Amino acid sequence: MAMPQTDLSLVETAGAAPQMAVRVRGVSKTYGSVEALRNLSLDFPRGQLTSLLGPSGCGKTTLLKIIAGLLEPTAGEVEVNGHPVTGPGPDRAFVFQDFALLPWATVLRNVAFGLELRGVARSEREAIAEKYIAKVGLSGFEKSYPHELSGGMRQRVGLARALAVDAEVLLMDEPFSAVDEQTRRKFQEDLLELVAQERKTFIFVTHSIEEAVYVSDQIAILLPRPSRVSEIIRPEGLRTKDVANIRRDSEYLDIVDRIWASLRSYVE
Ligand SMILES: Nc1ncnc2c1ncn2[C@@H]1O[C@H](COP(=O)(O)OP(=O)(O)OP(=O)(O)O)[C@@H](O)[C@H]1O
Repeated sequence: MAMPQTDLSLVETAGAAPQMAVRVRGVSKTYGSVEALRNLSLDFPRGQLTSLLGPSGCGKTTLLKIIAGLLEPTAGEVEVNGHPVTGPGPDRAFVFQDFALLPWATVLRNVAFGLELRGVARSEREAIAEKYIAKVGLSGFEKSYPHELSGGMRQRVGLARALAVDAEVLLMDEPFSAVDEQTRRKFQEDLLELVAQERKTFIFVTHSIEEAVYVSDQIAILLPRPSRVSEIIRPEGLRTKDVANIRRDSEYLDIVDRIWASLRSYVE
């Protein structure tokens, strides 16, 4: 299940098409005197969900922003489908922690907004937006404004917007951190369904060990000082199980325990 960072045999043998949607190679990032990432390499298999899990401040958001092209690494490079990242691009969409919705626009306009920026005609972009509004469970709220929605619903609007632009890589920065536990569990179930249906590459930052084990095909554990990938875990057996039973599955419980054993010494 666990494998050294350089052993990609499990994912490279799966087929002839390029298996890695995103490759991060030797990336370092320093902010002034703060070394956020040092020589970090990590591959993200196409069509799968990879979680970045680690203690606060270990550089998860920094790595996500570098992949998004919002932040330049101090050293190293990121490739998306074999092309070096030099800035933001239509192949990647960011679902922000703090929603980043337009407060003056309806749900429909918010979801269609990325398409509007790309010059897609109104009728076409609204039809696409409707489809994804339904997919994230918000049908009937098209005409609502963000302040009329709960935090969880706003989060779904952000997700629908990212899906509507049809980016191949979805970057999610703790998307469920601001919602209550029940809503979070429902989101996690929905996310598993989306990963299966949409065949996109999801890169998912979370603080929660349980959440990472529940939703991920691959979990990269990041440790600080210096920031690095310490371990890659693939909970493969869980992905074929009924979502209703995962949380009491012995493989799930074992992986959660193992990750906690790795991380506990870093929690102050
Ligand atoms: N703009 C910035 N200027 C200076 N230091 C920064 C900046 N952004 C992040 N850092 C520092 O870089 C390190 C990594 O930060 P980052 O936000 O990537 O970590 P994280 O793992 O996402 O944290 P958290 O889980 O708390 O969100 C931290 O020590 C942080 O203080």
